[in-house]
Amino acid sequence: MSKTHFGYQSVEETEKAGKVAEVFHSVANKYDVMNDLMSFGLHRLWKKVTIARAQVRPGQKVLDIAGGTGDLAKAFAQAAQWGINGDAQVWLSDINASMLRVGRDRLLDDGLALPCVQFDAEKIPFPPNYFDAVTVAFGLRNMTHKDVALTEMLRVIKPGGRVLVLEFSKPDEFLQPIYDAYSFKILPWLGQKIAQDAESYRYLAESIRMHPDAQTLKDMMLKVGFDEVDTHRMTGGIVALHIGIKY
Ligand SMILES: C[S@@+](CC[C@H](N)C(=O)[O-])C[C@H]1O[C@@H](n2cnc3c(N)ncnc32)[C@H](O)[C@@H]1O
Repeated sequence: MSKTHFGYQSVEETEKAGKVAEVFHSVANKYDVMNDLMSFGLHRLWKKVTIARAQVRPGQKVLDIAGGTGDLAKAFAQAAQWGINGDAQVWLSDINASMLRVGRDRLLDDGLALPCVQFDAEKIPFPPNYFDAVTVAFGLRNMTHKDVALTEMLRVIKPGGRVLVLEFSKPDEFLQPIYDAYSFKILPWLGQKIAQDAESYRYLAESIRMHPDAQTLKDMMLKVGFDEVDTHRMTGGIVALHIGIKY
């Protein structure tokens, strides 16, 4: 059997999705407050850049993968004029029912009854060439076979469409010591205080370290068949946005 990583642990490939699911079932209810606290609100800025670069226009079709509590889907509903323009479609999706439930309820509170669909990004239940834009924010690093998930995202965008991958990355050298201290000491402590779950936030820090750096991810996207990939490192490389284009 093939092995993969779950944070710093080596696990059977078949075990990883279940372990990731436990993390997100556990944190779903405190996910949004923890996101704001952990990133000092910066995740909102990183998502704003992603939303702007998605260039969604009225009437377009958009899929947010690993969409969790729905930040991106909500913004895309406005950009696509969902509910006003009859052609617009905005789908919130996630593999995890607890995250999707929190996302669906948040959207409903904002008056947005968007379609919410539960699936694994390694098997996207949509036909080829369907979406104008597909996004995945802070989700790719949790996937067992990243190349398979990226191939699926490429398959479902139209020619001329784009896949936007927002993910933690490798920060500049000078930030590394403070970033390490913050991730391995403060994050688990905050996780324990707010979500009564230090372990899930230790996994977060470890999974970030195991994720490919910006150049490696770009190479992976080109290898699975994207015709062009633009990379934007943000906040000293703490996160990177990759935009893959299909001609
Ligand atoms: C850190 S959250 C990100 C949520 C949201 N996109 C955001 O930026 O706030 C990661 C999400 O990825 C989802 N996920 C993990 N593995 C997945 C997979 N194989 N397919 C789809 N979603 C997955 C998790 O359930 C979780 O909701």
